[in-house]
Amino acid sequence: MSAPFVLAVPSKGRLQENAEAFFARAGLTLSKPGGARDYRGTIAGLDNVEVAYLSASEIAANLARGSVHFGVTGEDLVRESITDADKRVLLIDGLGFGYANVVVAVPQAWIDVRTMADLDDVTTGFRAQHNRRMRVATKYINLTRGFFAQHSVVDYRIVESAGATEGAPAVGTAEMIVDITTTGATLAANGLKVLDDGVLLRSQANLVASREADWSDTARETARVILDHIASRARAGKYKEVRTRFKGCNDALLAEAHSRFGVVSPFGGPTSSGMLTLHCPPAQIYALGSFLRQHGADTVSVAALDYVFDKENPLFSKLAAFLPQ
Ligand SMILES: Nc1ncnc2c1ncn2[C@@H]1O[C@H](COP(=O)(O)OP(=O)(O)OP(=O)(O)O)[C@@H](O)[C@H]1O
Ligand SMILES: O=P(O)(O)OC[C@H]1O[C@H](OP(=O)(O)OP(=O)(O)O)[C@H](O)[C@@H]1O
Ligand SMILES: [Mg+2]
Repeated sequence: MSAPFVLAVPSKGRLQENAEAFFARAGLTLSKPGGARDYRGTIAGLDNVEVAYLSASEIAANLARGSVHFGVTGEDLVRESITDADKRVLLIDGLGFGYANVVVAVPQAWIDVRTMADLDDVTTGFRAQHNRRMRVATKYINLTRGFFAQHSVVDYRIVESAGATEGAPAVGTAEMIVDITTTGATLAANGLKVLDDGVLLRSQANLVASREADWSDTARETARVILDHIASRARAGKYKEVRTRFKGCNDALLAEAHSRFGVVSPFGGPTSSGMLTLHCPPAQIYALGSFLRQHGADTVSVAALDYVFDKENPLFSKLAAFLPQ
């Protein structure tokens, strides 16, 4: 038996349900043979895969260490907790959930402070006046240091905060914060505002690969199969299938459909009997249907696609280029 391929999936919180639903849509069914409280799982049909249920922050740490091959976690955690992240892990793809921004927020009462340049002025003034530095409460220590340095803000001090960060200015343990926000409700409830140029990172859940993991040939093959599922689902989601049959259909018409509606013809031009199958972006479906009817089609049918398997798998190509040879 070769060592298992380990896929780490969030065990709780807002990312958990979305991650499971994401794999299910790609045709990968995760299950916990030991019951809901088991932290090890399997994927139906992929015998050498072990699913490790961990918290989003532990997943980032395990990816850095190479103790899991793939993991689903927030880009914020990857960028914060992994030094030289781009060398050690690969963000294979954004998964379309877990959207949140890491932001610099200050009290709304600071009406003259709108930008990082304004913040530079007030932090310098504060230090000169009070002989101490302004405090920033955050758990994003590395992201904060990098971003403040980019904006040449130097007169500040970080106060590490593990939770309830938005409350820090009101209770007097910091003057401002760097934290994650989605709706902005927590910031507003705490009388804070985001600086106009104060977004450090636009984050979402990502499928991430670890460079340090044990990439045996079997592990690479398993990765290819997993990414094949995901890529075929992603490709299917970008298009609807359009079918029609009519006489006047020719290459010129196809070329026009391609340039006007972003249509692709995966199976080539019309068959000898004039049947034509196209893939069309959902937003252009009605326009394409009208165009085809104007050119002689009587009927145009449109159907959703579940999977589109292509010879090329862009996700696996990206991974193969990243892993050691
Ligand atoms: N509104 C949001 N607030 C916080 N995190 C969010 C939000 N939306 C998406 N996320 C993502 O979820 C991640 C946090 O997930 P969660 O709180 O479930 O796990 P965790 O931080 O590892 O757990 P714990 O806080 O118990 O250590 C964030 O790092 C971010 O990537
Ligand atoms: O902009 P909003 O939509 O208001 O969301 C942002 C808040 O949500 C998260 O806290 P959560 O309640 O998940 O607790 P946690 O800090 O323990 O993760 C995050 O830490 C923010 O405080
Ligand atoms: Mg959390």
